[in-house]
Amino acid sequence: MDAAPSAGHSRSSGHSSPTASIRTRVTIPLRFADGYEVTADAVTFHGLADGEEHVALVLGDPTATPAPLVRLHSECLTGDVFGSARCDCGPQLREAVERIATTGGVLLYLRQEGRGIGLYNKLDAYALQDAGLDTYEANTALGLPEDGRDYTAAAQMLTALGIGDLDLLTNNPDKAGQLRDLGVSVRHVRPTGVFATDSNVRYLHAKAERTHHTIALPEQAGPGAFSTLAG
Ligand SMILES: Nc1nc2c(ncn2[C@@H]2O[C@H](COP(=O)(O)OP(=O)(O)OP(=O)(O)O)[C@@H](O)[C@H]2O)c(=O)[nH]1
Ligand SMILES: [Zn+2]
Repeated sequence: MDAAPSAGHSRSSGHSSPTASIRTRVTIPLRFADGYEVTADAVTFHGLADGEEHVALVLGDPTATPAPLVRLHSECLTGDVFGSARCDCGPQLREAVERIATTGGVLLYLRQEGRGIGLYNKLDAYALQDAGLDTYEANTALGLPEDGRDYTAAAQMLTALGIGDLDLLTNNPDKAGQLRDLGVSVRHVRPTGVFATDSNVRYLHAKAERTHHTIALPEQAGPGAFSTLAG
């Protein structure tokens, strides 16, 4: 996403999103840096509400279970591709692909870099974080929303894929909340692993405290022993 969204969520409610349709479905053999291999179907779409090139990875057989496992993964070039330890995106992506492939489900790779503010703005925010601001304060200081993500396109993708009921893999309550507002039947929320490093511990703290991500805080366990909260 190149342009910064206006402040605040443009959250949709109700069931009024236009219908999207599948454009292309193609098989891709995936191979991760640690050697894990799995085959996915990559699916593209016509008619997504925000005009972004979001991609679905269909893993295993989503029809084998009444509520397939689904992850809405927000793009993070630095974490997903370069392996940055400033955040936990790369390990979450790797974990999600394997967990979803095991049970059958879908990973939606959403082009929401920097929680929707874009790559350049995220790197500007990193510079402010290095000067002492937390991950959300840095966005605000740039005149940008703390979290600009809207999941309307994700709901459209799920509908186009024929997925109604699902279990959602996330620690972020806003993802389940927005999907439910959009008419998606989120049966259960399954926490992701929490991948703490010395480099991302402040970032994880901020997510738990500011946006209520279900991440156990190190006051209880120590930074090396983070865990997700049950539920
Ligand atoms: N603006 C901003 N975005 C960041 C920063 N660090 C990571 N991101 C972006 O945050 C997004 C991931 O959001 P997170 O808050 O880590 O996690 P989440 O998607 O809300 O929740 P989970 O589903 O539990 O992973 C990706 O788009 C990253 O590019 C940061 O310091 N500032
Ligand atoms: Zn990241």
